[in-house]
Amino acid sequence: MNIAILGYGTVGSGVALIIEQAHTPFTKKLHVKHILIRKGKNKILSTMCDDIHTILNDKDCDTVVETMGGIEPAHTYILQALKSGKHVVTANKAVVAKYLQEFIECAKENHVKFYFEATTGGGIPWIEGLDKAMRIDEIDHIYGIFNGTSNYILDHMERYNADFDKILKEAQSLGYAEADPSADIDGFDIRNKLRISASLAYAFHVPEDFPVYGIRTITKQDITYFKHLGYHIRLVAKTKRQGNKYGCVVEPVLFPQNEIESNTKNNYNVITLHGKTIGDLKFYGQGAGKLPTANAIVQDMIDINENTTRFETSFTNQMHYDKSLCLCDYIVRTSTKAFGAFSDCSYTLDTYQGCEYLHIKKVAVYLMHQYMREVMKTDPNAFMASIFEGENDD
Ligand SMILES: NC(=O)C1=CN([C@@H]2O[C@H](COP(=O)(O)OP(=O)(O)OC[C@H]3O[C@@H](n4cnc5c(N)ncnc54)[C@H](OP(=O)(O)O)[C@@H]3O)[C@@H](O)[C@H]2O)C=CC1
Ligand SMILES: N[C@@H](CC=O)C(=O)O
Repeated sequence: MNIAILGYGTVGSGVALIIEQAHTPFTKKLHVKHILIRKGKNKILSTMCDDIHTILNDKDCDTVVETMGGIEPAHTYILQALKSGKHVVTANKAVVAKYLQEFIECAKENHVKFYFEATTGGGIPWIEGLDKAMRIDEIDHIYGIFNGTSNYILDHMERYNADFDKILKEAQSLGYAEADPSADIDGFDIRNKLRISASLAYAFHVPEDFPVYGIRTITKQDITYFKHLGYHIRLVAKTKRQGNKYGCVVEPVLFPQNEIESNTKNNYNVITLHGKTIGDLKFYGQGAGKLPTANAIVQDMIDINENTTRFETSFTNQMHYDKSLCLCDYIVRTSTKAFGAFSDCSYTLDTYQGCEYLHIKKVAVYLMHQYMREVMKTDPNAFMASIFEGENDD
């Protein structure tokens, strides 16, 4: 298999490194022929070029690996590669979340493969696991820690009392964070991953307009308070389905000590699906980083090269977003002057080291996010987290 890598950053260079260093019967068949870099950049390797047409016009190059990130030109290059009869493998969740259906349909029309395991859960074979689960079960529930950077931050704040900004810089230097790390902190990266997962599970391209709340305003004191209550906090994406109705949300969630999520450390992710016959099934591993992500890309290429059969997604369902489907208990830290936003809710008040925390009983997730948008106008440092609802199977 002759490969072109578009974008030679953290992940792209990891792909080249694995192919160069892993001498298995499978990796030996992979050969990096081109590496696309930006115009004007130094071509330090003989394989480097700065014109996509060098790759598109090369009939001997059969697979394109897209690791540039962003929407354009990634979207255009992926379509051009598929239409030129090349398989495409990508780690770019932003572009896949937006154009998943178009890419899959274009690949089918051109009799090539479009694989994107690395987009969701880094090195975890999650997409493959989800596809496999769907051969038997309808998936009615997915939730998980899908972002390595936010997990690294929360875990290090919990275990080492680390400063948010300092630990974010560390996550960036380890190659975990997005080019703009606000995607990791504000929940947009995890939203993309949930969109991809839910779209596959529901055979329907899920739009992005569901509630998203990140971890930007969490404080060390919040973490101490949650610990005092017996909880660990994680940034979570979840989706639930009932018939042709579904709900999706991204928000910080409080897990009791004994849950796997509470013990998911550093850049690790854990993703759970629920199906009727399999029950809860968990996928655990490094969710970000050069080699784990590159590993997922190389696995995709091996599957293409070895002609391994995969589940074929088609977007045949008509699903409807039901904003009332998800209900949760919440804990909110805000100032007294913002309490009015919750006047329709049933809540109790707790004070901890001078901060006021509202414990809010069963409220629709979309309403809670609406209330918080109001609260943040007067108290931009407020924070909220929902409380884990428990496993599906007792
Ligand atoms: N890092 C991780 O752990 C993971 C990343 N991903 C995804 O993988 C993708 C790559 O991420 P990552 O490697 O971390 O990012 P990097 O920023 O490290 O790498 C991207 C590379 O692509 C280059 N590039 C961008 N645009 C172009 C272009 N138009 N032409 C040629 N080269 C270009 C960049 O060059 P320059 O530096 O000059 O901008 C850079 O070298 C992203 O979509 C990311 O979301 C997915 C899972 C995990
Ligand atoms: N920035 C992402 C990278 C992997 O998808 C993350 O931290 O999870």
